[in-house]
Parts: sequence; structure tokens; C-alpha cells
Amino acid sequence: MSRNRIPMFRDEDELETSAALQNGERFDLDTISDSQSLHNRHSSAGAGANGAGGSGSAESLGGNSQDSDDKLKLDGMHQHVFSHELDDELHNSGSNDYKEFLENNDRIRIKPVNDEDDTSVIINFNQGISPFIVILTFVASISGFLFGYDTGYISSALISIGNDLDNRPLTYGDKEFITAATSLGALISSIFAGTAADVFGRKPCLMFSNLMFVVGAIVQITAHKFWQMTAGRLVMGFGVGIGSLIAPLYIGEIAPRKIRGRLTVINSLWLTGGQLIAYGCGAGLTKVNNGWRILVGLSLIPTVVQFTCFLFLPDTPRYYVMKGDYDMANKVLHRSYTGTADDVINLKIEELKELNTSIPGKNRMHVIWNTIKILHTEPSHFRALIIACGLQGIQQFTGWNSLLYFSGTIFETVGFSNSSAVSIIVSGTNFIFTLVTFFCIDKIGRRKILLIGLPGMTAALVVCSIAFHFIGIKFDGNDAYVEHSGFSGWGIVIIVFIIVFAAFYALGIGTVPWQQSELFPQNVRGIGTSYATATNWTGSLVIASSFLTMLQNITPTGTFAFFAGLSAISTVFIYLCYPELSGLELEEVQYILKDGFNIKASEELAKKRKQQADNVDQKLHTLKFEPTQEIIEE
Ligand SMILES: O[C@H]1[C@H](O)[C@@H](O)[C@H](O)[C@@H](O)[C@H]1O
Repeated sequence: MSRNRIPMFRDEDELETSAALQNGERFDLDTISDSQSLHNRHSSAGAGANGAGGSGSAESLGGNSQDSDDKLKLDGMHQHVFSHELDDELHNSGSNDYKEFLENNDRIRIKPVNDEDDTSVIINFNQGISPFIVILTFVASISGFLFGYDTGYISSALISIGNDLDNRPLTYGDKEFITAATSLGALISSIFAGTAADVFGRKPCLMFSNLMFVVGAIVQITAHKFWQMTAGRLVMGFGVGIGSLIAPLYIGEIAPRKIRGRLTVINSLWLTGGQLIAYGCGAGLTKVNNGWRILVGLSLIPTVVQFTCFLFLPDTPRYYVMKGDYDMANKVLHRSYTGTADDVINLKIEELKELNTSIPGKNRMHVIWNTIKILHTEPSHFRALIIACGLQGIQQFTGWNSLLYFSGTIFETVGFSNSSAVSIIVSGTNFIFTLVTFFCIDKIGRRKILLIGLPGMTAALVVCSIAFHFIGIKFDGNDAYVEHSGFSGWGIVIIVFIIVFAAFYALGIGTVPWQQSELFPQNVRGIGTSYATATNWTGSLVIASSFLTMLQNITPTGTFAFFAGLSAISTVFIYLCYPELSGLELEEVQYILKDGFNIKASEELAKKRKQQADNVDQKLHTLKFEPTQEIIEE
């Protein structure tokens, strides 16, 4: 694979550079270093100044012009070409710098890099994050918060429910049922959410999820029966499943590509923050009569806020283009990329149109069916599917959520009376390390953080497994008790290593799977991410509904050893199948996955892209390069 060439890029000996320009996006900077072409480029600089900069620049490539033309056509999109502006800029910045820069880099042709949903080719410059994008991201990621809060509060609620349902204490089986109902609801809705988002729109689906949250919460708050509580959790689960899939999709579609990856992690930050707040509120309300009802009731606030905000906010431009509502697409793009010229926006819309017609079909059902077929038959898509579903499966089957959902119960069992307070530390660790991931996901790389996180999780689980052996938990029917009362040294070991587990989990597998959209090209993304999200919820469901039974049947030691084994196997899976994707373009991801998982090639490419970005960052900084005008060539 390392001998394969990545389309869109030149041979090794040509300097290629991806860079984040100080005022804009990532670019691919193609440079030519032969001296004849240098001369030609100099003499053609004027042509670019007359508004024919695109072709002027291409011609100026002299002996390489054919190559250049080919490259200009490669992505079939439009190119930004900066020629004379750069020359002038560099001239003005001091002749030595200019000379040196040209000697080293020659003419620079700035070519937009296709982003993960392949839609942001046109709008590149001066697109700082507009307040509008901040608002949209903020409102959409309330779904992340609700996902976190609603899955998080159950741990404390299960403890404080006491005899409030059916006038009897909940059995382990009841607790599993109540917890698993949300995962089941989320699983069901996530299967349809990807398609529903294309049919009805992202925003209406998120608003529908708000209704589910409200109905689910009210059913729970008023519950005096076990079955009613379970039904409420199920309905709430419908909302969680829709939100978990669509919020990152919505954010991805409105975000400028330079920050798209990070904005997705922001959704995860809200998620883990929601869980943390749920534990915080839970701890405060454990001793309050009917405190769990207040806990559920609090979830209504963000739901109502999100619903109300969406009444005044639009859907994504991509969705409007899909529906043929180009006026709305135009408006949203204008508001998102303030100050961008009309023709640039129009080109963007043209591009979105092009991308939306790529999968044929007589009607919508036929298109969906064809999409499913392509997803399974196109090797690169299928590998993407294996990775996306594999990551989501690993995230769940390594047991984190069972610890989260039942941490209160576990900590009670090992002797902590204020178990909710201990749970805050566990979910706080999850939140803090998600923040760490936010900062290092691009720098260290996804594959590396996974390969640090999973072995760390394995080790922590092994220690917990051993500690549980010494603590000696016995089960009597549905009750668990420790042989020696009060909390012991081994109890502390368990708590410490569950925290260590949380840290390693959040560092990698807790966050990376939600970057799933980058694995799929746009035309199979909805269904591909539906598969992956459904895998996530299946795992969550299986683990939530079997964890306490596992504790009883194979003992806590066996349960933790089982999770440790799965983490170890998962490490091997990641090692063999997950290429490094940070800094890579969509085409590159697809190309990497074309004839295998190509780990080595992906690592080399990712490293190269990083070096290039660093180089150019440095140069641009020194030269204070700021493009002043953009020329678009078709
Ligand atoms: O990424 C999230 C996060 O790690 C949460 O803590 C967990 O509860 C979810 O299941 C997972 O999808």
C-alpha cells in the first residue's frame, strides 16, 4: 500500500502542504520546484491579476501545466487559486523572505481540501466561526446533554426510588429492566433516525425527540408502578436514540470544516457533562423524599429550551438542498458564513446539489435500498462499516455503561454509603478526560489514543477483577452483600481502578466512535451512521440488561475479567483494522480503505499531513501571509 499513490496528491519528491491558514481553512498547497516553471510562474503573475488568476496560474506551471490541469480537475470541484496576490504579499513582506520562500516553495497553488462530508469546497476564506454557527451548535448539542443526563440520572434514581414503585423495593431484575428500557428505545429509534433525518429533516427529527423526552419524563414522574416507570424510560429512549445520531450529524453539516472534528467532540463533552450533572443532582437528591421524581423533572428544562430555540432556527443547508429549497439553503449559508459573496454561496449550493444526486433510484425506498446495497458491496464502504460498527460495539461491550448505570449499586455493595458522591468522581473523570481528548484527538491521532486507552482499560479491569475476588461479594437471591462489613482496602482499590478505567475509556473509545461520519462518504453516511449507532445501542442494551445478572451468575470477578478479555481482544482489532485518520481527507480515507485497512500507509500519510501543516503554519506565520482575494476556477 505504501507504494500506492493517493489521488489528488503528487509524488513524494514534490512538496505538498496541508495547512490551516490563520484566517481560514485547511488547504492543500501544491508547489512546483523546477526552475523553468518558476520562471514561467513569475512571468504569468500578471495574468492572475486581471481576474483570470485561475487559468493564469495553471498556465504558469509551464512544463507541468498538464499535470496541473489534471489536478485542477481531480476532485471535479472548484479550485481556489492564489497567484499574484501571494507574490505581491511576499514581495511586500521583504525581499529575502520572498526569495527564500520562492526558492523553497515556488509558486503556491492553494487547493481546497475536501472535508469529511465533501461539502465545504467553496467556502474557505475568512469564515471565522460566526455567532450563528455557535448558536446552532449550542442548541443542537443540547441533545448530547439530554443523552448524557437521561442515561446518567438512572444510577442515583434506582437507589432513591426505594419503595416508591409498587410499594416494594426494586429487585436487580427490575433495575436492569428500567435501565435497559432506555437503551431499547434508543436502539429502535436509531435504526430509523438516519433515514427519517433525510425524509423529514434534521431539525424536525430533533424536535420530535424533544416531544419524546417530554412524554417520557412525564410518564416517569407520575409513575407509581414499575411498568409505568419502564414505559416512561422506553419513550425517553426514543428521544435519546434520535438525538444521539442526529445531533452530531446536524453539527457536522453546519460546521466549518476546519473545526468540524472538534465540534463533534463538543457534543461528547455535553454528553459526559450531562452525565456528570445527573450524578451531581442525584447525589444532592438521594435523601430527599421523591428526589428521583425531581431528578427526572429537571430533564424537562433543556428539552423545552432546545425545542423553543429550534422554532426560530433553520435546518442545515444540505437538507434544504436535498429538498430543493435553495432559497433557504442560501439564507442559512449566508448567515453561517457572513460576508461571503453571493456567487460563492451559489457555487456551494451547486456543489451540494451534485453530491445529493449520486445514488440512483426510482423512488425514495429504492434509493434507500440501493444505498444499503452499496454500503455492503463497495469494499471501502464495507470496511468503513466494519470499523464504525466495531468501534461502537467495543465502546459498549467493554462495560463502561454498566459501571455508569450501576455504579451507585456497586459502590454501595463495596461499602460506600454515599455511593452517588463516588459516582460523581467516576463521571467527572469521564468528563475531564473527554476534555483531554478534545485537545489531543488531532495532535496525537485517533488510532494512538485508542491504542493507549484500550490496554489501560484492560489493566484497570484486571485489577478490579482481582480486588472483587478478595472482597468476597455473596448473593442471596437478589441481594448482594460483602462478607466483611464496612469498606475495606480492596473496596478502595476497586474505586480507584474504576476511576482509572473511566480515564482510559474517555481518552479513546468513549469519544472516537462518535467521529463515525468521517468514515463514510456523504451518499452512504445517513445509513452507515444508523448502523453504527444501532450497534452502540444494541451493546448498551445487552450490557445494561445483563450486567447485574452477570454479577450474580459469574461473580463480579468473572464479570470484570470478561470485560478485560473483551478489551484485550478489542485492542487487537484496533491494531489490525483501524487506520489513522486524523488530518486525512475524505478521499484519502476512502482510498486508504479501498484494498484493505492499510494501517501503515495511513500512519505515514497522517504523519506527512501533520508535518506539512506544521511547516506551512510556521511559514505563514513568519511571512504574515494573508490572501486578499479569492479566484474560483471551475
Ligand atoms: O460516548 C458516550 C460516553 O462515553 C458516555 O459516557 C457513555 O455513557 C455513552 O454510552 C457513550 O456513547
